[in-house]
Formats: sequence, C-alpha cells, structure tokens
Amino acid sequence: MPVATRSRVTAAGGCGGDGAQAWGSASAAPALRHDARAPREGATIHNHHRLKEKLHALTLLHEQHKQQLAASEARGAAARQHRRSIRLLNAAEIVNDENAEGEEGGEVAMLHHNAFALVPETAVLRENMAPPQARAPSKDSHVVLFAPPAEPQEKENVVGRAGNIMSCPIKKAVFPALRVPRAPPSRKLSLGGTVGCKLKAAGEVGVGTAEVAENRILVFVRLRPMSKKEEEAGSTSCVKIVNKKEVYLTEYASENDYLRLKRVRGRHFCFDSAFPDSTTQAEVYSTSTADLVEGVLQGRNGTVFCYGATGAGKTYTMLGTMENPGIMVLAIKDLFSKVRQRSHDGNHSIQLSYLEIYNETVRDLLSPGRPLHLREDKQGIVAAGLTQYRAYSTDEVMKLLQRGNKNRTTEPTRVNETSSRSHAILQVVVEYRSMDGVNIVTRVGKLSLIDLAGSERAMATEQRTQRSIEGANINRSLLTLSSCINALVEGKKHIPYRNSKLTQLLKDSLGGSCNTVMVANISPSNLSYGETQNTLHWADRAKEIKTKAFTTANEEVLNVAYSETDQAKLLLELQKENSVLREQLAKLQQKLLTVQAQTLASNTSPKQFPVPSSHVSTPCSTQRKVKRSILAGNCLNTPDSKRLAADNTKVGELQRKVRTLEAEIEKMKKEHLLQLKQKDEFIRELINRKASNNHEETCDRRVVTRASLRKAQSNASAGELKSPSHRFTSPAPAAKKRTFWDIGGNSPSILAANGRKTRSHVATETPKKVSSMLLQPGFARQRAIH
Ligand SMILES: Nc1ncnc2c1ncn2[C@@H]1O[C@H](COP(=O)(O)OP(=O)(O)OP(=O)(O)O)[C@@H](O)[C@H]1O
Repeated sequence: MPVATRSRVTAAGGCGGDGAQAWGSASAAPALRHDARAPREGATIHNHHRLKEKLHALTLLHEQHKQQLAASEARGAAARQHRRSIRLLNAAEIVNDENAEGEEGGEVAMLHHNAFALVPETAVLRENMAPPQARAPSKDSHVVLFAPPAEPQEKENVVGRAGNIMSCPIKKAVFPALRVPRAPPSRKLSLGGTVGCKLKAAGEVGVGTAEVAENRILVFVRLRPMSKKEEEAGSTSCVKIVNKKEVYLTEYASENDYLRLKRVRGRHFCFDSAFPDSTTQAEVYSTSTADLVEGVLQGRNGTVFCYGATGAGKTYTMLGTMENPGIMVLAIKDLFSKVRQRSHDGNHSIQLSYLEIYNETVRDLLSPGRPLHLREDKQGIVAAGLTQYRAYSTDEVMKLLQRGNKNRTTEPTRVNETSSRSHAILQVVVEYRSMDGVNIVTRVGKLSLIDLAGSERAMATEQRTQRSIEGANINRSLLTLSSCINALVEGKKHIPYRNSKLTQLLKDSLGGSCNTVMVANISPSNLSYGETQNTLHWADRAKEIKTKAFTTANEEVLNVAYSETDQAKLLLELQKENSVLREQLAKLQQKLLTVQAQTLASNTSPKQFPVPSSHVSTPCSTQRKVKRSILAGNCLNTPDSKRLAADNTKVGELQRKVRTLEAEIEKMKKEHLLQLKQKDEFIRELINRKASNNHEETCDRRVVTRASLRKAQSNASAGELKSPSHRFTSPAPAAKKRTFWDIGGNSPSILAANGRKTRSHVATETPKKVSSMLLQPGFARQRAIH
C-alpha cells in the first residue's frame, strides 16, 4: 500500500543493553522498595551507597556467570546443554508452536530458540552487540537466525481496543527474552473448519435462521518460494513462517551500513493462518475458502481477495496453473460437486460474471466492450449491463475463465513479466429453490473471488507514462482500500467507499453482511522487504475489520397459493384447453371434407343415368334445365325423369347441407382462432408477469418460454442440475444478456487505441515468450520458480 508502515522494529544488538537494564532493574527492585520503606532522615546517603554496592555485586555475579559459561563451553558445556534444553522446553511452551515443521524447519526453530535462550547471559554485559548466535545467515541455506524480539517499550503495535489484538502484543512469559504474539481471536462465526457444525445443512436453514455472532475478516498470509531471478540477484530470505499463524519479518543491514551492522531488525506478525512456501494450492483453498463455499450454498455471501505486491503470487493463488489450479478453480469445482450432492432436495442454478477494474473503469471480461457503470440497487453495488452466464458444469466455467483471463489487462513489470495491471473480480451467484410444503424457498448466495493488481510502488514497476498512470490508478484504489480499512477499524461513520471503483464493489465484502477472507501474498526476498512489510502491515490492520454480524441467510419464502406454481398450473390448463379446441377443429374440418366428398360424389352420380344429352353438361346446368323444364310444364312424366327429379332434390338438399356446414365451420374457425389468440395473449401476459417477478426477485434475466418452463419442470422433477448438450459447446451466445455494449466495442483496434494490453494481445504478439497457462488452455501465468 502506498502509505508507509509505522515500522516497529527491534534491534537485536540493542536487546543486550535493554536486557541489561531490564535485568538490573528487576533485580534491584526489591532493594529499592526496601529502601523506600526505610526512614528518610539520615538514610538517603546510606541507602544510595547500599544500592550501589548491590548493583556492583550483581555485576560481579554476572561477570562470574559469563566466565563460567565460557569455561563450560570450553569443557564441552555439559551443564549448559542441560540448562539450554530446559530453556528450550520452556520456550517451546511459550511459543506454542503448534505446527509440525519439517526436519529443516525444526532445525531453524532450534537455532531460533537457542538464540533466545542465551540472550540473558550475553545481553547483560554486551550492550548493542548481537548475541553470538545472531550471525548473518548463509546465502545458500536461506536459514534465518532470529534475534530476540524487542522490549515492550519498543512496541507500537499493542492491543488497540478491547478484543482487538494487534500483531505484536508479545508478552513476557516464563522466559523473559522471548515474546510471542498472540494469535488473533478466532472469528466467532467460525469458518475455519467449524462452519459445518455451526451452520445447518442445506435445506435446513429456515427463514430468519439466526446466529448472534460477530464477524471479522479472516486474514491469511502466503509466502511464495524464492524465484530464480531473485536467487540470481543474490537475495536472501527475510521472511520466516514461524508456525501455522506467525510470520517473522527480518531486515538485514547492508554490509556498508556500519551504523546498523549486526543490528538485525525484526517484527512478528500473527494471522489466522500463515502458509509457508511449500503449501499446496489445495491446502490454501481448504483453509481459506472451502467454508465460504459452504456458506454461499446456504445463502450467505462470501468474498476472498488476494492482496500483495507485484509478483508476490496473487494470481497464482487465485487462478493457479493447469497443474496447480488456484482458489477460483477449486471453488467452482467444489461448488458444482456440492450442488450435485444436494440435487435431490432442490434446484440450484449457478450464474457467473467476470469483470476487471482497469484505470478506474469497469470492463466485462467475458464480453468485452464499452466500460460499465456502477449503480446501487437492492442487491448492493452492481455493474450495469454486466454479462451473467448460467453455468451447468465446471468445464464450462473453466472455458469462461480462460476467455476472461485472455481479455485481462497485463503488462510486464520489473518484477513480473505478465503482471496483472487490473483488479479482476469473479462473481458466482448460487440460487437455490425448493418446495417446502406449500411454500417455495429461494436462497441466494454470492461468492466474489478477487485478484487485486499489485500494490507496488512506482519504483517497483520501473515504468513511465502508461505504467505510471496505471500505477497511480492501482494505487488510488488500493489507497482508498487502505483508507476504508482504517475507517472501518477506527469505527468511523463515513467510510470512503465511493473514492474508487474497487472499494465500491468491495463495499459489501468489507462492511456488509459477508464472510470475507484476505490472502496476503508475500515474497521471501529481502529485495522486496519494503513491499512485504507494507503487505503485512495492511493485512495486520485488515484483521481488525469487523463485518456486520451475518446471521441470516439470503432466503425468501413464497406462498404457492398465489405464486409461480399457480401461474404454471394455469398455463398448463390453458394449453390443455387449446389442444382440445384444436382437436375439435381438426374433427370438424375432417367432417367438412367428408361432406364435400359426398356432395361431389352425388353430383357426379347423375352421369350414370341415361340422361338426355342436353341435361348432362354440369350439375348446375342440369339443375337449371330441370327447373326450367318443370316450370315450362314440358317435362315428361317418365320413371327416369321422376328418378332424376328425386336425385336433383337430394342433391339440392345435400348442397344446402354442405353450405350450412361450411358456414358453421367457418364460424367455428373464426371463434376458435379468436379464442386461441386471446389465450395466447393471456399466456404471454402471464409469462411477462412471471418474468418481471423473476427479474425483481432474483435478477434472473432469462426470458422464460414455454419450452424453458417445461425444461425447468423436468429438471426439477429429475432433481438435479441438468446440462443441455448445446450449453457445453457454446454457452456464450445463448446466455448473453447484454447486446448494447457489444456494438463495435470488442475490436482489437479499439483496445489498442486505448493503450491497453490483454493476455490475448500478449498471446498474439509474443507467442514464444508466453509460457502462461492463461493464454493457453490454462489459468494463470506459469513462470518457473527454482
Ligand atoms: N506459491 C507459489 N508456488 C510456485 N510459484 C509461485 C507461487 N506464487 C507465485 N508463483 C510464481 O511467481 C510468479 C509471479 O506470481 P503471480 O503472477 O501470481 O504474481 P502476482 O502477485 O499476481 O503479480 P502481479 O500483481 O504483477 O500480477 C509466477 O510465475 C508464479 O507462477
């Protein structure tokens, strides 16, 4: 962070002097108290003298002690070994070193403890001198020797407020020279492994499920391995993960700095968890994020953000590589597997969006285009027009992530070849619906996974112009982040969220109802000491941020009586009625055809009779002529003519009947068409109502069609998250909601004109150089750490 840390440093060499004072005063205290009780008159000079004598005696005693030590060292120091082992035992008790450090770590710890163990003896007489054990570490081994920590009067990071334990409230315990920072109080709504016990299983959380608890941001620190570049530059390790919670930062004076030579400065920090460089991605995920994913499934919002200097390992932690996927990938996998396990008790839908904040503009990474605007609505701060994808499988999400990462702005810096110059936020919204008797239970949880841009100072990037602007903007947002953290810690009423886009989007995570985790990434190199110190300082501050007690799940219960189910039923009934009407219409049409066929047949039948040729042209002419002949009275009363007349009458009747039927069918047709039209309109209206309800309630902008309804119903009946095959192949066009921003915004020329580079640009420009998994089917940049 741009704000300099108030470094509370301790000088190892100085500890001797301080130790001597402390020791001397501690020993002399009873005498002083005794003297104070003595009568004042005539005793002052005498007391002073006695005191001087005592001090002298004590000094002598320690001289002897020192000589004894030297002698015992020469003789093999059997007795001292015994004493030391006792002290080590004591020290181990105090440190409460819970972790089972490896063989190597154990060795370092021993050296550490030995250094502390000998301090009282050596420190007394050698003011401002480092104890013999606190020599400079070898470059090859990267073993850090720890000097005794500072005395209490040197601490500035003491307990601030009740309950807020700062990083270094090191207490003098059994062994006076060793002070151990107390672990931060565990979050009451504990997410560290106990969430499963505290939170009810999915489906059991009812409305207003309450846990009266206070919440605070959990802070983890992750140390990355030393990079090849750093090794080549001859850097040494300045960070030590002492145990599962403690980090010790050491600053070595340069060889030319005679004033501070041998005065090794150090500082202890304590976090919810500290990950050494050997920690796997899975370990980081399970400790930091797994419980948040569980919470999201139960309707609680969760945020994880990685903070640290450029090249400290933020993107590695968040995205990882193909071989070692990071938090984002592991969280998505976990989410889908959990949803699958619970598919029997409801319907889950997963939607995601991916955006970046670059130079104070918000961009959609999945559908790049024009900048998005932030606005506040019921759900909090949202980016208007951001694409929300409905995802059905992990593979689909992976593809979306890869696509988004290619669009992310990157640039090489001095420290990191493919440095992310923007803050990236992946948001996953999980919606759960189930029927509970007559009620529909809806639960919505949002998981935000954030990879922040490097918090380096301008020097670290060694760039001018564009990089300087970027740096200024990155720093602006991170400065605002630090201001917000400060304001939240100090309990101020006004929190300056609006000062940057990043803090606006993080508003919920920092000060809202959200389970928030911060992963502070640090480099071990002493060349990055300043950045590491800053990162640890802000991580330490962030520990104190209290988020609102998040006791109730984002859950809603809808009465089925007048709800979606009712509408769905009505729709079904109407559809049924429609199909019945259609059937009726088809039958009538069939009937009409039959009648017409009969008519035709009857019309043609007179041909079979021996009719005078003049009468046999067409049925109509026949009829006319017959009529005429009858009217004229010139008709012969023959059997043939009688039959003809009867046939004609029959035909006439049939024709009338046909005409009546035709008219009737036409009428029915019209009526049915009208009815169908009305019903279609009604259905459309219902659908619109339903869609607007959905939009208001869940911001689900899908357009519901009868087909989708049927699909949803069948999915619900199957009781699992189904994945239509077309969604696997190309989810993007189908799921895309935002069309406005697409107009001309995605052109590479526009991006180039903006002076912004994305990973896809990097991929096209320098295909050989890029070993990044982000640019290939993978996730994060891959750079060898040797
Ligand atoms: N824990 C780790 N184990 C192995 N390699 C790591 C680890 N952390 C980081 N690295 C490597 O260090 C390099 C820099 O890491 P990364 O890109 O994640 O840094 P960053 O903090 O995101 O930097 P920037 O802010 O500039 O984007 C990468 O090559 C990455 O693979």
